[in-house]
Amino acid sequence: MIRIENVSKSFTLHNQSATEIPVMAGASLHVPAGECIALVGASGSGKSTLMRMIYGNYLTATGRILVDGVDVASAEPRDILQLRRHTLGYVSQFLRVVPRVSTLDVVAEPLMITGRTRDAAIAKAQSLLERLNIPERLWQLSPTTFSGGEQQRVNIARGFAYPYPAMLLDEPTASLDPTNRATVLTMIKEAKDRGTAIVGIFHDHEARDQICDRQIDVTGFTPGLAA
Ligand SMILES: Nc1ncnc2c1ncn2[C@@H]1O[C@H](COP(=O)(O)OP(=O)(O)OP(=O)(O)O)[C@@H](O)[C@H]1O
Repeated sequence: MIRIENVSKSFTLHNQSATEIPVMAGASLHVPAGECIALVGASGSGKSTLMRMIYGNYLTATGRILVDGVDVASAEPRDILQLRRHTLGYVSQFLRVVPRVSTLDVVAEPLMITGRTRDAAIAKAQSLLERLNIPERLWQLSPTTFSGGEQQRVNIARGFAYPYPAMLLDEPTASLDPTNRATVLTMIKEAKDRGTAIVGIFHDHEARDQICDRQIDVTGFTPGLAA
């Protein structure tokens, strides 16, 4: 479902005499349907950079990043947007809050833009918010003023509303209390069971060991460090 072939990347520091910093070389990995892999490696080894390349936020210098057959490294922006709607979900650490949009609508949106009726999308959003212990009195409010942990749970509800075949998870259990953390781990397990291929960064090692089938040490893709 997610296949990375010989990917490399460097950053150009335009404000520093266009200095080129190579950050990745020869990155290759395959995540079949139903498998969860954890990206590991020291701080600065390139875990977030690889995730952003898979999502199409960062350009890739060489190689291919295939998600359900679409090469994100060379796809047109409109094809990447289509992929993000129907195939590739991304739960980042932080909710990007749109002012004045209710929590229910924030969570229901991925379902509405993929053709579910509003009633069906809202019903699913309600069940997710309930499951993640967001009090009902908050559902009609914008999550702008919510606590960090509440925002993260809204973000997770939104990320899991649509059954994406592939997902990227960036520290999905950071700042959660034990009860909600357990719920999120169950949700990840359910996604795997229905065949979702998952790539994640988990600084929560217990969660990582519980949920991931394999670890990929990104240090192996760091230029100059790779064996
Ligand atoms: N936008 C950018 N411009 C220039 N350099 C960048 C940029 N983003 C990342 N880098 C560099 O790329 C390297 C990899 O960074 P990245 O954030 O992917 O590491 P990481 O493994 O996710 O680290 P951490 O565990 O600390 O989050 C670092 O040396 C970083 O300085």
